Amino acid sequence: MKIGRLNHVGVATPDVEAAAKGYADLYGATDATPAKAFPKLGVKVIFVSVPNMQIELIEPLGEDSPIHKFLEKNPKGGQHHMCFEVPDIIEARDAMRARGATVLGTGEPYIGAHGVPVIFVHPKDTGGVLVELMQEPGGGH
Ligand SMILES: CC[C@@H](C(=O)O)C(=O)SCCNC(=O)CCNC(=O)[C@H](O)C(C)(C)COP(=O)(O)OP(=O)(O)OC[C@H]1O[C@@H](n2cnc3c(N)ncnc32)[C@H](O)[C@@H]1OP(=O)(O)O
Ligand SMILES: [Co+2]
Repeated sequence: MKIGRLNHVGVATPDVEAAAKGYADLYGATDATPAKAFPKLGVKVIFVSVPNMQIELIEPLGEDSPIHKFLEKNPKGGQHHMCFEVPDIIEARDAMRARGATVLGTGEPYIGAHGVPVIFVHPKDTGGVLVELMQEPGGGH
């Protein structure tokens, strides 16, 4: 298993609308998606597109959100994760484990913001950077 293209960089922020306005005003990134809540994942998200990938602006929904704790440590927000595409998420999950990485949670992939299955790999395995692996659209067996 080899990772594919960078799909998005996740950026935690206390206010996704304000963050999207910042990317529009400062960098001319005016094609932000409408904010969408994912209650089961504990996040509200806006995507801002750049030519070769997306920036995923993430705001916590509730105190159980994985973003809540991150913002307690980084109140103004910050870079939260990188997401790479993989052809098959189960194959990727099993390869991560076989190579000694820590797949977060139960390891059971769940549907992410792009409507395809995702898993997360612990930041300690990649120099302190949280990695999301996402099955490429149309991928899987
Ligand atoms: C919209 C859906 C989806 C998509 O489709 O794109 C998303 O992207 S949702 C994004 C939010 N979801 C997740 O992050 C899920 C996976 N995350 C987790 O399971 C946890 O957040 C975590 C990474 C395991 C951390 O949780 P926890 O152990 O409870 O937090 P601590 O604060 O105790 O941290 C332990 C340790 O890890 C460091 N840490 C925490 N978060 C990050 C991070 N984003 N990047 C780098 N390092 C991180 C934290 O600093 C602690 O380090 P030490 O102090 O050195 O122990
Ligand atoms: Co993500």
